[in-house]
Amino acid sequence: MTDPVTVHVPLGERAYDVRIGAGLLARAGAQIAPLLARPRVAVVTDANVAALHLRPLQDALRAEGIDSEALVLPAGEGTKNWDQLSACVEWLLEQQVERRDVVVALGGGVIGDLVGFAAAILRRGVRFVQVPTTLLAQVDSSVGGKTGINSAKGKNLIGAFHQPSLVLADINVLDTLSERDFLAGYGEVAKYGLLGDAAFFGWLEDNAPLLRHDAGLRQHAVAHSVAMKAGIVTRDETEQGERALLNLGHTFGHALEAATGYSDRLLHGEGVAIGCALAFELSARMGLCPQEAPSRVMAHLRQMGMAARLSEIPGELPDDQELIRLMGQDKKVIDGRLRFVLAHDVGDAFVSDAVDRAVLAEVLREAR
Ligand SMILES: NC(=O)c1ccc[n+]([C@@H]2O[C@H](COP(=O)([O-])OP(=O)(O)OC[C@H]3O[C@@H](n4cnc5c(N)ncnc54)[C@H](O)[C@@H]3O)[C@@H](O)[C@H]2O)c1
Ligand SMILES: O=C(O)C(=O)C[C@@H](O)[C@H](O)[C@H](O)COP(=O)(O)O
Ligand SMILES: [Zn+2]
Repeated sequence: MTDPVTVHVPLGERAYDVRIGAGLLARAGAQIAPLLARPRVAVVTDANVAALHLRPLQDALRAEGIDSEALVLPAGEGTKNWDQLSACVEWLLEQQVERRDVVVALGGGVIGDLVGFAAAILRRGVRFVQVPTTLLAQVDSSVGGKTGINSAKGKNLIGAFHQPSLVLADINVLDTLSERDFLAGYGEVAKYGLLGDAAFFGWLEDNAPLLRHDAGLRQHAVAHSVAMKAGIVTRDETEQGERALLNLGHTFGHALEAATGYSDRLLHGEGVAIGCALAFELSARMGLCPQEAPSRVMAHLRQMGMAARLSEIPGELPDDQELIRLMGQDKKVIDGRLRFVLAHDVGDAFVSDAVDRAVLAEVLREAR
C-alpha cells in the first residue's frame, strides 16, 4: 500500500494540511484530536454517506476519546439551499457548538460547501474539517475554502471564503461511489490538466481508465490535482486573478446546472466536462487554439465514457439566448461583461472578456 501524501496549503494563519491516502478514515480521531479544545465534534453528512461511512468515522473518533453527534441531510445538489443551510446552522446551535469547537463535513462537494458555509457564519466563524468522500470533493471542493449554496438565479451565489483547518481524503471511501459520481468527479480531474498541465493531461490519457480500480494511480491523480489547486489558491486565495482558471468549463457548466434545476439531469462534474469541451471549441472557433485541441478534449471524454455535448443532457434545454442570460450571473462577470476561461492549447488556459456573443451562440447551437 502507498503511504499517505500530505499537501500543505500555506495560507499564513489559515494554513492547513490536506492528507491523502488509503485508510485515513480509521485514523480520523488521531488526526483531528490535535485541533480540539475539548473532546467533542459535530459531524454533518448526507443520507447516502451516513449509511456507508458515518459509523467508521464515529468509531475512529471514539477510539481517541472524542464524542460526536451527527446530523444527516438529504443527498444531492438540491440540498445546497437556504432551508438545509438553516437546518444545519440551527442544529449546530442546538448542539451548542462553540467558537473553539470543530465541525466535521463528511461527504461530497454538496456537504462540504454547505457545511463550510454554515461554519463560516456560525457565531461569525468556527473551524471545520473536510472529510471528502467523492472523487470531486477530494480533488477540488474540499480544498481552497470556497463555501456556499445555490440560488435559483445561479450556482453558488450565496457563500463565503472559509478555509478548512484540515482535509482528510481517504481514497478507499471512493470504492463505494457509483460509476456516474466517479466519472462526474473525473470531470474536475481532467480540468486540471486542461487548464495548466499538459503533461498531467497526457498522463490521464494513458491512465485515467484505470483510476477507478487502481489505488496507486488514484492516489497520484488526487494528490497531483490537490497540489495544483493548493498552488493556485496560495497565490490567489480570493480569486482576484489566477484562481479564475479553476473555473474552466464552469461558465457553461453552471448555466446548464441552473437550467436543469440542480437536479440529477446534470451533475456538477458532468456540466464541467461538457463546459470544458465547449470552452475549447469556443477557443478554436475564435482562432485562439488549434482545432486539434477541442478534438483531443472530446476524444478523451469519449474514451472515459463521459458526455461531451449539450445534446447528451437528457430533456429540453432553454434556447441559446437564455443560456447566455444565465451565464450573466457568473461571479467572474465584471461591469456586466462575461469573462470566460479559454485556452491556447491543452494545459494553457487564460481568462478573456473578448468573446463575441454571436460566436458563443453559434458554438452553443452546434453543440446541441
Ligand atoms: N467549493 C469548491 O471549490 C467546489 C469545487 C468543485 C465542486 N464544488 C461543488 O461540489 C458539488 C458536487 O460535489 P459532488 O460531486 O461530490 O456531489 P455530492 O456531494 O452530491 O455527492 C455525489 C453523490 O455521491 C454520494 N456519495 C458521496 N460519497 C460517497 C461514497 N463514498 N460512496 C457512495 N456514495 C457517496 C452522495 O450522497 C451523492 O449522492 C457541487 O455543488 C459543486 O458546486 C465545489
Ligand atoms: O476553487 C475554485 O476556485 C473553483 O473554481 C473550483 C470549481 O471547481 C468549483 O466548482 C467552484 O465552486 C466554482 O466556483 P464559483 O466561484 O464559480 O462558484
Ligand atoms: Zn467545479
